[in-house]
Amino acid sequence: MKIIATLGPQQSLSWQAAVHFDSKADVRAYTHVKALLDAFVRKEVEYAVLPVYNTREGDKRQVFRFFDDMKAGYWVDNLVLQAHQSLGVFTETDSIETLRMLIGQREVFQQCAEFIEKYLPDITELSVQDINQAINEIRKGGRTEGKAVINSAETLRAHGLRIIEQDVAPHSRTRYAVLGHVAAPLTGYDATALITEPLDDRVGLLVDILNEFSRRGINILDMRTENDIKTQKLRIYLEAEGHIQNENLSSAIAHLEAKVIQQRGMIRVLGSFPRVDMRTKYIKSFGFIGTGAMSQWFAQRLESEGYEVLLTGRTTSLRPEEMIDQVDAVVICVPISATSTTIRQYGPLIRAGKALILLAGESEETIKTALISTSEAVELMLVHNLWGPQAATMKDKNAIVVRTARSGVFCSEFEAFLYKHGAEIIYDSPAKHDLLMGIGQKLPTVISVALAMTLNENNITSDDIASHCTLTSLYPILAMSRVHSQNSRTYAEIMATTGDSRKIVLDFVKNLRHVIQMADAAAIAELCALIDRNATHLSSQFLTARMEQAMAVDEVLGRMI
Ligand SMILES: NC(=O)C1=CN([C@@H]2O[C@H](COP(=O)(O)OP(=O)(O)OC[C@H]3O[C@@H](n4cnc5c(N)ncnc54)[C@H](O)[C@@H]3O)[C@@H](O)[C@H]2O)C=CC1
Ligand SMILES: O=C(O)C(=O)Cc1ccc(O)cc1
Repeated sequence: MKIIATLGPQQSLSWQAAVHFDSKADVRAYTHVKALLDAFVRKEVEYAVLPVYNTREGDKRQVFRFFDDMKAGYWVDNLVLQAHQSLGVFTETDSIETLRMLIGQREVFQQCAEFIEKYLPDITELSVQDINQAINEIRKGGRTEGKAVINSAETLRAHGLRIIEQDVAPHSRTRYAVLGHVAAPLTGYDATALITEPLDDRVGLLVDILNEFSRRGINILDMRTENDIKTQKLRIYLEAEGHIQNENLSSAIAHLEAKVIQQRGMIRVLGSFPRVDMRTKYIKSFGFIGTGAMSQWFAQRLESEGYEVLLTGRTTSLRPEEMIDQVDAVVICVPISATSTTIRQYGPLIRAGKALILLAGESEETIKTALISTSEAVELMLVHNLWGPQAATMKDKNAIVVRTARSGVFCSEFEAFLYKHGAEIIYDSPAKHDLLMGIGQKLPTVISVALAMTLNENNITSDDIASHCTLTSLYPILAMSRVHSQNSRTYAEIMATTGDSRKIVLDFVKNLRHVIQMADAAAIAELCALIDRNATHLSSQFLTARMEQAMAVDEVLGRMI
């Protein structure tokens, strides 16, 4: 039989956590952490279950000492238990006003601090290790008036106490670490905990450590620092997303030791385990319609956030209409020109209380179609990510979010996912998105394609381009090259967008004709005046900043032409 060591007494929250972990195991209750960990290290028990964090108390003070005493083994799993603390009295007559003494465990007092400060500010607190023993002794002593016990309602009832207040510390959840002798395998939704030895002072050490994770797009779930009792040097506890078997994480840790801390043996990996979510999540599953490059890109990242993801398309065996009933949020991610038809086809099948998220490069028409094709109780939002499927991360990349009056908690959760991974979120109205994507995407794509056509018609070779390119003309050449070296369908779809992006291209054509006329007429003074008027509109502030950037680009690219 599996033996699990935990903190007693029987029925304590730790004991319940151990039973949760394995209800068939032999759970042994220890009074002190030290004795428990000694038994674990001597392999007298297979697992140890210990509280490490409470949402109201914060970190359990001894967390660093825990791990110092854990001389062998791994942190392999976690449990999160809700603690419902109630207030019980011994007599029929006592009420909140008549109480003089409160009996409870130290950590329970900490969890209930807010309630005690508000309703029992002058009460005497008696902190006990074993609540069962304490209740029995008070009963035996016979002086029960004015005394109350804080503990779970079950324990209070089991002792025949009368509950006068329920759930005095709402949202109190405790996280328990499960320690084992064999490292936990990779699940794809993991986290890794590590602690450092006391570190020597070094300017920027903390920033450099954090930067190493940020640079690799690794999210940090928890970080605490403490001064080592004896040396008063800094110690760091850190929990990051990923498994130690993931190359990205293991090389980050190796780099930290070798290049940042520059001393061997300063980082101890406590273990990797399935990630625990102390944060509230509403969405369990996403279902994609469209199995293309962007769907796969998002699906992979949502899966590593712990979401269940179903991908459906025109040829998948799971049909979109079957999938829609199985998920919380439907994501439509098909070519822009197919988006409205897809919304009309599947939108009506989405039930109230769910969400429709459009991942598309066109906003006004698609949102209008979605608003009329779905129930009013379906959440709705559009996201246009301004990066392609070849991007490694979304860190510092722009994501346009078009919320609607029907964007609720599900939509916010998807937005939080973008934010978490470092995307720069920009909020637009549907029309503003389309107008500005005319400038940001449609027009430069149209120009790039027309430029390549012109090179072709005039038999201009790549060597001719290179030998006659100036620092200024390099930019349209680069844009043209980007457009012509990626998926042609993506750019064809961008050029075919409707809405206000069309106005931008049409105005451009009108202005192009006008400029050509002035140029053909050699109207130098008028052309100069036009450039000056444009510069005033662009503003000297904008121009100075962009010119500075351009000169930085010159530094790199100038050498290549
Ligand atoms: N590829 C990119 O660089 C970016 C794409 N996007 C947006 O992502 C969305 C999807 O684009 P990608 O994944 O790149 O396209 P893709 O061409 O890689 O995939 C599109 C998917 O839709 C399916 N599909 C094609 N025609 C369809 C139709 N008539 N009905 C139903 N399904 C159809 C295809 O079979 C494929 O599974 C677009 O709205 C685009 O604006 C956004 C940012 C960047
Ligand atoms: O055009 C680019 O350079 C890209 O980075 C890819 C891209 C393609 C389509 C979009 O809707 C948004 C971005």
